[in-house]
Amino acid sequence: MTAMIEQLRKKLPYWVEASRVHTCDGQVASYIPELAKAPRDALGIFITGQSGETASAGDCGLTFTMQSISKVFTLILALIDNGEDGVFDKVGMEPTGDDFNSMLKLELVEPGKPFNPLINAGAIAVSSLIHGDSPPVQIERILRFFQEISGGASLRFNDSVFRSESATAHRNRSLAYFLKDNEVLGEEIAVEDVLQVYFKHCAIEINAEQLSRMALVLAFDGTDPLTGRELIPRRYVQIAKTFMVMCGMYNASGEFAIRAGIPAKSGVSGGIMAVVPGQFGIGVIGPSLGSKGNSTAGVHLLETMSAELDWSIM
Ligand SMILES: NC(=O)CC[C@H](N)C(=O)O
Repeated sequence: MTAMIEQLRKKLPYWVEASRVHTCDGQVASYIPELAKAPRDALGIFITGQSGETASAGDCGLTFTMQSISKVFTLILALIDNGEDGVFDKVGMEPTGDDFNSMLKLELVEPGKPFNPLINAGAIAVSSLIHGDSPPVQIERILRFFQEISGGASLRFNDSVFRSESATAHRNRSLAYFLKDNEVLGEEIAVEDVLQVYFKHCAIEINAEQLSRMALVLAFDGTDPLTGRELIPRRYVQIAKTFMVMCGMYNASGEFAIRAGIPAKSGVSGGIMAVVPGQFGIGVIGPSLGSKGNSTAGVHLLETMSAELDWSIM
């Protein structure tokens, strides 16, 4: 493992610069106005290994909001709170092949039940399952859980991004009302309350190092290898990693599975969390996104590294 980290430290700066050119192939997300302020040409990566050894390169000091990456951990918390049956009663287990905010299949198949917990409709349904009497309590629990997984980092919400999304989220609002109409959101649940929880966890601010620590816990089946503490039951990590492989990169997940072959989850802020099982947790940030909503340079970087280092789990 030490030899591997040495090799990574040596090569990472070259790989990052070779991938950085691909920031030109995309655009920074602007449908959440606040996200448009991110630097288009940035690319950074942070890797953490089993004994806390690290390697990093590029703009890894950048902070960004988790956006869809947070959905992996709200799913896990919902599983801890409700068990598998409780969660899969409300959300399915299949990839969609559609855009992450698509309405299409919501009406076509099993009315209202979202296909999986990583598309927006599914993640909104999952947000409603987080235990707590009110949105502030649910939000606080989510933040504390994320902090624990990230090795005790003091994470916070980016309020500007939260407000920016909340003010413009017409599509997510319509998805949520659709879920309400189809009773995926129960009678006692107010749509605006669920959306508040959802927008808040999307707006948790993080950096590549903290993200790599969260990924590391997934890489070691739910146990933080640096403290030896079991933070997530192994079964729930298995479920989360399976969804990451199937639909973590939206409707480019098949291509990423073929080219990189590791569980990963992207967000529209340009972050990617990647897991090399039994080896590394990885955090990447590259705000320029391709047409399917993934960091163009970040994807190129992970695909390059996986090919070079034979990381594919397939
Ligand atoms: N793909 C994403 O990262 C989407 C998350 C974002 N908050 C949204 O709902 O649109």
